[in-house]
Amino acid sequence: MSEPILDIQGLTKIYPGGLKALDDVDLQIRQGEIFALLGPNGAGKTTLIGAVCGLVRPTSGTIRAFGHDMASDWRHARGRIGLVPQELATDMFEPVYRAVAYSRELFGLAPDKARIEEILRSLNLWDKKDERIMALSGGMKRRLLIAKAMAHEPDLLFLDEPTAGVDVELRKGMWQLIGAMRERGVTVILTTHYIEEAEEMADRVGIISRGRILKVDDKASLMRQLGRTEAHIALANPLSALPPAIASFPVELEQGGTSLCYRGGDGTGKGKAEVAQLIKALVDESIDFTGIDTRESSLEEIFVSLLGEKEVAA
Ligand SMILES: Nc1ncnc2c1ncn2[C@@H]1O[C@H](COP(=O)(O)OP(=O)(O)OP(=O)(O)O)[C@@H](O)[C@H]1O
Repeated sequence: MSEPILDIQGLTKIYPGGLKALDDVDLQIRQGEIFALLGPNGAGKTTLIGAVCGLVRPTSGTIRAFGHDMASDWRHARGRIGLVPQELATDMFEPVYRAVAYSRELFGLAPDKARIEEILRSLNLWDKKDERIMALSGGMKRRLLIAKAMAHEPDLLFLDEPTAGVDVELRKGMWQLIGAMRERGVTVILTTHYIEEAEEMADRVGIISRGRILKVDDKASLMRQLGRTEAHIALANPLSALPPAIASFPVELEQGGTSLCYRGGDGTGKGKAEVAQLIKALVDESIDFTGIDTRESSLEEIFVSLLGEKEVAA
């Protein structure tokens, strides 16, 4: 594997007052990936992003970005990093175009009208370019945050809960946008409470809770290790015992013998194939059924089982 674009080792942050928001975090981010940092409220996601972006001073540990140590050589790397914060901290009277152009200039880049126009158009904000920020809708303000973070053409983009509190339509739009950034070669790290978002977007997922990274893995591999298929087959006539041809499957009779429940597979599709075989076996045995309900376990169940407690934010 080539050198990671971001290499975090032993990162700990203890806030004044003694709260340990990050506890010995190791994390390596690969060039070009979309990495989702998934965790409940207060897990330390924003603190982690803040530490990389120079907003939070680590208590201990090292952060290297693009091969530069962020403690001693911050300037080199900071210009290549973009941050989309959770909330706008900007002059609400400022017009949209000016706000984005200013974000670029802050990083010492020459003004580039064509580039700013391209960014605003890609975010559907071009026709709002002369509006004051205060006149934008919530969704537009979110897109403006992204425009501001893109203005200096970062190679590594942090999105801190990009879709928290936005409606389904807009969330899908955001996902498309993030996908488009990846196509341009931008490495994206996003934090989210939404398992669905990690499932939809990410190449890899890191699960964080109480300042500790519990697991980092390819999304597909997470599903393979922990995913399961569950199928409930409603039987036309109750069975008192499993016929031998059926008993070889990982099945149980439930609800007084009226429901045959399959639990198996490993998240690779093996479960679905086995359910198909089970159905054929039922037909061969002339066991009639009236309905089949199949589902794959979601990242949500994996998440909950890893946390081992019900602290997952809604
Ligand atoms: N400036 C600060 N001073 C003291 N404690 C802080 C400060 N900022 C954050 N914390 C605490 O550190 C912990 C981690 O907070 P952080 O904002 O990093 O979590 P998060 O995972 O981003 O949460 P959320 O999903 O709610 O945004 C929390 O307990 C929070 O209260």
